[in-house]
Amino acid sequence: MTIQTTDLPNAGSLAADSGGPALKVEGLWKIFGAKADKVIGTGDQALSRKDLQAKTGCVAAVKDISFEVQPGEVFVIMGLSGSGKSTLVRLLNRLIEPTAGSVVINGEEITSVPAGKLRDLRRRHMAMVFQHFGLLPHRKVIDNIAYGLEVRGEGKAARRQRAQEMVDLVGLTGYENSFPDQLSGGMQQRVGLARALAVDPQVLFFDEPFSALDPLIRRDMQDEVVRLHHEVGKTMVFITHDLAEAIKLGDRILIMRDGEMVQCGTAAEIVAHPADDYVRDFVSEVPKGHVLTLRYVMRPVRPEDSLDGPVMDPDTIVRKAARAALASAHPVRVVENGQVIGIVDDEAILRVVVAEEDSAEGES
Ligand SMILES: Nc1ncnc2c1ncn2[C@@H]1O[C@H](COP(=O)(O)OP(=O)(O)OP(=O)(O)O)[C@@H](O)[C@H]1O
Repeated sequence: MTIQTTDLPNAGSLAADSGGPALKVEGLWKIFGAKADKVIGTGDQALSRKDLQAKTGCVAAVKDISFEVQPGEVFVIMGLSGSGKSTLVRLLNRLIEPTAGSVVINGEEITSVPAGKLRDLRRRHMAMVFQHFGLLPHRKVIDNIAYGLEVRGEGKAARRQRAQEMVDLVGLTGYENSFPDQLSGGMQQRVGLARALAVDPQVLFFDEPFSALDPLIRRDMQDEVVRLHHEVGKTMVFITHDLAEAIKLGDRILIMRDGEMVQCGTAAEIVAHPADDYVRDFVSEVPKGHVLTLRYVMRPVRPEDSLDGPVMDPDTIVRKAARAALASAHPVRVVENGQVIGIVDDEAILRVVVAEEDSAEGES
């Protein structure tokens, strides 16, 4: 099923139309503390979080973060506890005020709009899925899902119909009239997902939505997000402390530490070229063959290379290429836009696969 964005009044009235990024963040800061507004513009802004706190009593939860998210992208913000993820996501929908910087969602400067307009933007163009579900306990599933539509004044018949579509979309058909406490954690989070999708937001924010779930349910829910993203193609900003979750879901991943952005890129970029020892440590146990693409293992073409090997796209995952590559007597030609841009020989494939097995042995 495809969600019809045109079914809803005002759907798309912002700027799916704007043609630019879905989300643009520039120089965003959040400093907590009595003297928070006296840090930026002084030498203190360059201090580490620890030193700033020792000197001024202020905590720089988010420090000078900039990035863009393209329409339809799943963008994951990842970091350990205390790295500033929750503060950052709250700045993005302005649940808290930034100390400095700007957030633009589909062309609207969120950081400076007046309160009434902000409320309207939140109701129509953003939705959030929380770790602790945030469902209304005395409302049935269907009424929880319809809640956002009710708040923005849509008629009963239209919101019922939309809520039922969302119930079906997230696989809760038959549970419309249950109450949240009659559902398992995974099912409650499906209600949370359906509620967020019901308002047809331009950007969906997820704040560690699956952290409270058992590992198996968590994996199901990650699959569910992948599936829903395929179906509805929404721009998603997903917060997690779990690298495996980040890799599974994210088109790109932003890694935070102590409020700062350490690296931002695709999983393959991050695994292939970790920005520093902190990231290297993080990615050391990632199964590289499942993440790296041929682009990161190919070498330049040499005149003596055979041109009889299989042709593959540079974004092919090494694991997926391995069987065909190793079965061929000739090395793989990596072709982009009709041009051979590199060669992948057996050694390159084996280096990745063997490194992966070594790291798996190291774990056990
Ligand atoms: N209201 C606040 N007042 C003072 N300090 C705060 C406040 N909120 C967050 N902090 C501090 O800002 C830093 C970043 O916190 P934040 O909750 O954003 O991190 P996080 O990565 O989301 O961590 P977690 O996963 O544990 O929630 C921490 O040092 C935290 O103590």
